[in-house]
Amino acid sequence: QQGEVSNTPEAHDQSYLCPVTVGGQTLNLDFDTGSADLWVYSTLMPTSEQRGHSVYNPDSSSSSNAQSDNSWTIQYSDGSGASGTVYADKVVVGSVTATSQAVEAATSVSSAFIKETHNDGLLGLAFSSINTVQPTQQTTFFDTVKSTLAKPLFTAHLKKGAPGSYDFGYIDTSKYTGSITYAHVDTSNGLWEFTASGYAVGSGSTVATPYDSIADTGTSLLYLPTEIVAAYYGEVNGAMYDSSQGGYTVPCDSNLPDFVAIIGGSRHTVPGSYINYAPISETSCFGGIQANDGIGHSVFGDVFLKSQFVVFDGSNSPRVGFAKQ
Ligand SMILES: O[C@H]1CN[C@@H](c2nc(-c3ccc(C(F)(F)F)cc3)no2)C1
Repeated sequence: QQGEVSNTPEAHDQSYLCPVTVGGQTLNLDFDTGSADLWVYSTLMPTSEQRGHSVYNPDSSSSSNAQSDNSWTIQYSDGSGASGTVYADKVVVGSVTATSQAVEAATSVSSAFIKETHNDGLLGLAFSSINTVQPTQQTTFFDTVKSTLAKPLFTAHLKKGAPGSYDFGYIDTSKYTGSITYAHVDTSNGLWEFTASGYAVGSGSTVATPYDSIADTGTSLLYLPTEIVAAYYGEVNGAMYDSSQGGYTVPCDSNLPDFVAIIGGSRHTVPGSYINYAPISETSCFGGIQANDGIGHSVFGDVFLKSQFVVFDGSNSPRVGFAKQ
């Protein structure tokens, strides 16, 4: 099988949500290549916490089966999280169907989620080795359907301020220009982890330096090593590290330089305009590139990914591919 599902950006492209049917009920989920749990808002949550969201009601699904011995709890890198119990149910993404997918029904979600009223849960697309269900670890939607897909891969086509798509099982050559360059993926941390080999700022010369990175659709910004971030904002008049904002800010009227990442031996360019992320005040804007301090690797989040067509190849030799949109 193969199929395509649309994604729609939230404000500032902070996240991208996709319609998914779970037991015949449609919810809008945040597809996250940085985690491996498919969890949903549910009728098991306090009614007040359900308000404003679409929720999964396992009792009204004719295909749900409770996995009563299993539970889950997940923490995201921003400190938000959720926890709950587990059902097996039919999950459909585009036209791709998992007849029996672990659906992690939330009984509790952190406050940060409650106010994201368009977000009804997450669909993890990292490797199943980091799924949090205990005592019996479960597979991601991609791993559940992988053997039934025409090709064992999915692609991400995120756009700046406009709907895009995720495709499962095939590469749509109309969604990119030029060629796709691939980088080997190290799956030992359960992530789409690869090594970028250099960078350039604007029309500056390429700096060859390897940096361990992940492709993470669930992260909004581009997090890079501190020396690369300093080199970037060193080219921006009025850029500053503002500890009260927790990162670099730029004057909103800046003409920002492009950022080029060298991956798979090719140049992959983020337009400077993508790096003016969101207004903080009348004149100050938050930078889309920030330091990866404390994360342990660089994170190629949506600020970068929305400039590329990205292939997540789950074959026996996993790899990530990037092409210009
Ligand atoms: O953990 C890493 C795995 N991928 C990144 C990720 N972070 C979230 C997230 C989504 C929504 C929210 C909230 F709604 F604002 F609460 C918070 C975090 N989703 O993927 C980071």
